[in-house]
Amino acid sequence: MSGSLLIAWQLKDKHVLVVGGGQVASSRVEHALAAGAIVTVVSPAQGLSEHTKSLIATDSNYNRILFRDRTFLSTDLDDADMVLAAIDDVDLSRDIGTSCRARRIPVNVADDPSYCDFYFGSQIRRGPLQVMVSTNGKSPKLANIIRRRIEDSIPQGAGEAIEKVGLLRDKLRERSPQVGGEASKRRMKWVVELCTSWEMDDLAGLDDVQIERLLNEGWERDVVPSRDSFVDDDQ
Ligand SMILES: C[C@@]1(CC(=O)O)C2=NC(=C\c3[nH]c(c(CCC(=O)O)c3CC(=O)O)Cc3[nH]c(c(CC(=O)O)c3CCC(=O)O)/C=C3\N/C(=C\2)[C@@H](CCC(=O)O)[C@]3(C)CC(=O)O)/[C@H]1CCC(=O)O
Ligand SMILES: NC(=O)c1ccc[n+]([C@@H]2O[C@H](COP(=O)([O-])OP(=O)(O)OC[C@H]3O[C@@H](n4cnc5c(N)ncnc54)[C@H](O)[C@@H]3O)[C@@H](O)[C@H]2O)c1
Repeated sequence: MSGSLLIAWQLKDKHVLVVGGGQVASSRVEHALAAGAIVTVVSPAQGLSEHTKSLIATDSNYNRILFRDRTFLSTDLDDADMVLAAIDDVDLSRDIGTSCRARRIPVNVADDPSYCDFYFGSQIRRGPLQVMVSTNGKSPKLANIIRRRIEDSIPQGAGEAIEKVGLLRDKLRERSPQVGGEASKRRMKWVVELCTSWEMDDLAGLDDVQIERLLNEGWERDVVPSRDSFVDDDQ
């Protein structure tokens, strides 16, 4: 049995076409917007769910959603980098899937997995942290139940800790910009040691001044201070 390739697809400023405006489409729109995409929604206005309507209304100042009040036309595919079909018409759904494949546009067809190039999954988001559970089409409801259990086991400060370590890594690269070789090895070793020796909540609590201090007193001297000694010095 083979599974899927789970990857973090970068959609920033790419064009995502959502065909349909019902409940399933609204969740597709939210996922695409959260990934920074520019979204076109094609659906007759009378078929929009309340959630889709509110996403379109909320976007009016941001210009990230273009709403086309009509049924699907094949020309809608012209500038699409990705297509998400979520309509209650399985024949048209499959036609859209077939056209996308002919044009090599990645496509998800909500009502027929065999026409999907990729599936959605049950997701957790905490700031930059995303966790996705997939059952590869076998049982979406069980994916949802398993996701909830995983959710409970993620430390409270995880999202914030990731933000802070991301900031620290950016600043580290400014000080040590080389790619590859000994510089990379030294950088990676230092970051790994910091992430493994500090508690997640302590990383989450780092402020800008402390991040600079960590780099000055830790990175520049090639040591990772313990959290306790670092805080003691602060007082
Ligand atoms: C994870 C999630 C993400 C999302 O959609 O955002 C998602 N489905 C979710 C919920 C859900 N979907 C359905 C139910 C009713 C109960 C049930 O059937 O289980 C529930 C539960 C509910 O509503 O509570 C019905 C359903 N789903 C598909 C079909 C078509 C078919 O199977 O033929 C049918 C109609 C079947 C029929 O007619 O009987 C197909 C797909 N649904 C997938 C994803 C992909 C596989 C994911 C995987 O296996 O991991 C895949 C293949 C394609 C895709 O959608 O990309 C989201 C949970 C989000 C969350 O809550 O966390
Ligand atoms: N993949 C999943 O997780 C999942 C979950 C539940 C249901 N489904 C399936 O996904 C499909 C959509 O579900 P829903 O609950 O959002 O349905 P819905 O009935 O709420 O919405 C259907 C939408 O399709 C639009 N539409 C219909 N024909 C169109 C056309 N020719 N061009 C453009 N838009 C058109 C309607 O205006 C409406 O907005 C259904 O087939 C459903 O069985 C999939």
